[in-house]
Amino acid sequence: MHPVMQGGEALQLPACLARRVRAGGDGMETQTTALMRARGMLETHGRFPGGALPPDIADSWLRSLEHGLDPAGRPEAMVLLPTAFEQARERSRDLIRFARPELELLYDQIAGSNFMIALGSPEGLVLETLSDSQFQQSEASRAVIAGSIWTEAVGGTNGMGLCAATGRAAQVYGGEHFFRTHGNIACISAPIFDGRGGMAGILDASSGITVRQQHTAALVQMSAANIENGLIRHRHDNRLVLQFHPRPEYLGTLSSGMLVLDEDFSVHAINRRGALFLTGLPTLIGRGFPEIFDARFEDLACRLVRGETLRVRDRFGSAVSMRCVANRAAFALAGRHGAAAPLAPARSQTERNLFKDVVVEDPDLWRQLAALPEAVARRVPISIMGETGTGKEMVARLAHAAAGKDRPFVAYDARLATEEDFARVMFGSGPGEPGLLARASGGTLYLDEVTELPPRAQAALARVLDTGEYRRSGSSETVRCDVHVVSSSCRPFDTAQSEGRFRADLRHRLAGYAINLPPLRRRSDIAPLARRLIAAANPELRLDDGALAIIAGHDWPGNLHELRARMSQAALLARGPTIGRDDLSDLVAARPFDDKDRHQACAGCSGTAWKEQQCRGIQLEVERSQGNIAETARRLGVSRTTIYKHLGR
Ligand SMILES: Nc1ncnc2c1ncn2[C@@H]1O[C@H](COP(=O)(O)OP(=O)(O)OP(=O)(O)O)[C@@H](O)[C@H]1O
Repeated sequence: MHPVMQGGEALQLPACLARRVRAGGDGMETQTTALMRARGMLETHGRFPGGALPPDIADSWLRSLEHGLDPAGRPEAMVLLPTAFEQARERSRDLIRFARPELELLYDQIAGSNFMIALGSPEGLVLETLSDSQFQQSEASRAVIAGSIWTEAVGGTNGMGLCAATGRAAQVYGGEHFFRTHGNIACISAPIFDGRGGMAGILDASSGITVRQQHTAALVQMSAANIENGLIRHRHDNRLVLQFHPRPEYLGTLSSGMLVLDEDFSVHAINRRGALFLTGLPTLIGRGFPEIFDARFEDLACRLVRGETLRVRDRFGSAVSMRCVANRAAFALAGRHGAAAPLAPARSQTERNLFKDVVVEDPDLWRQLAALPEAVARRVPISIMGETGTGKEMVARLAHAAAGKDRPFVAYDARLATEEDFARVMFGSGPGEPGLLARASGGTLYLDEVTELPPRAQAALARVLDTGEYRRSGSSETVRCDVHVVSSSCRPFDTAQSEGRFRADLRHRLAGYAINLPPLRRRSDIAPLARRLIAAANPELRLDDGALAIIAGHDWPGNLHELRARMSQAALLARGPTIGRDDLSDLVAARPFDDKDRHQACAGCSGTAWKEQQCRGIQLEVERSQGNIAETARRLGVSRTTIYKHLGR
């Protein structure tokens, strides 16, 4: 058994779950004399002089000694067996989902070479890694692999282990590592908090040992804070989430405080930034809103859920601007307060986007979305078509929110379905293992890429939608199905049907109110979208007309995913408050359409003009990056699987 820390408690990891492998490599280069002396004593006498090391490192060396590790020996690396690793990944599924784009962005930002980015669980288990080709050749890269355990008990003093043990950001350089063999590496780690006083994960950047890299440390902490904010929003879709900041223009950025409220308007969770703004008020979790702010939430609720930004004073008299994040709970409360549904047809240009996180200023798109609340109220199935990244899931969530009920939203990616397990996943296999239909009961079931369902699964789903009833696997009892179905597909339903891949009966049951999301290159509100995304990355920045012209001239095959990724990158590289044509020209390379005609659209996209155009655009990007799929996926802000799909692999 090996101890692994979890939430402050020692968790015993059964030895059978892990295999031991040897980690190798030697080196001990960049060190100060004091550190060298301390190391010498550590290795020869098993003790060292206090004061020679940063206090966190000295404490960690002591703990490593207590774990019985030998600093001059070779560390025994532990790697979870595949089943246990899969279980661990499953437990951190939403962390991985939110962290992945951040890992890729961080990878782009860390200049130079010979480095690796790793995402760890709160206990110090490596869940994902991303490394450049030079680092991949190193011993360290062979040791820091997905599934490896880097607690202090196993790896001695190291960035991830130290961060797991203390809950604080950690920097461990060369000889500060407990094991001599880790002397060639520099690790910079930052905790990702869960908003409730615990840790959700650890972000780590490791590289060959050079000088202390404060710039990298700042980037790692920023990325960790970004992941934390994304997780808090995602995990609390059914609770009110407030953003606040002393300066209104910072709302919605990385620097905003986030406060999650329970049903009685007491604090359920708060992000690190929010806790910093409210320093001085002890134990914020569980406190009532009026104990923190000079107002009752009930008196502000109506205006906040209508999308207004309010000025509120905290109990120390400092004023903050506050607004409510547009999520399921906000829509539900807006309904109870009799607020006009946020998507109801607008009376004026300014009234129309009450909820600030969603930009819909394109008149055609607006017309389609304006009828959404009506379709939801009548429980008409909703189908959403659009290229990757056009906002299909966002619209599905808006449809769900428009229902104004505190009920579940359950999403299912039909690309993952297999004939064998579809029935178990969808219908469940007993009271202890409810299927998706039971989990979504009373709420919304979102079927993403529904045309990709295997044939027998399509038949089973069509039957349920027809009869409104289903049976769990292995049971004869009939269960009534009470879900509002929203489906989406990149491939238009009629194309999928004419290819013989989509059953007509299922198509007709799902089509209902059909929304066609335009690709970004056809949207007339691309400029406000770009402005919103750049302001979200950094509110001090603006795009000038030259920059907007470049954006308008690009064909955006990755749509909003790509625009978001490019704007975040432009914000990080900005040399002043205004981003101009020159700043964007390298990031957003113009792509004349005829350049793409050399490429053949993949089988899945052939036959539909806009799908072909997007597909050829993606293939062209792959060519530009000389076949580097990871880089293309990063540039376009889409997953690697999407790229492979368009390459027909
Ligand atoms: N109208 C909008 N205003 C601002 N941001 C938006 C809008 N619509 C979508 N987004 C953002 O754009 C990104 C892509 O949206 P979403 O994931 O809903 O697209 P999708 O079509 O479901 O993508 P995929 O096909 O890859 O699953 C998300 O980050 C989403 O928050």
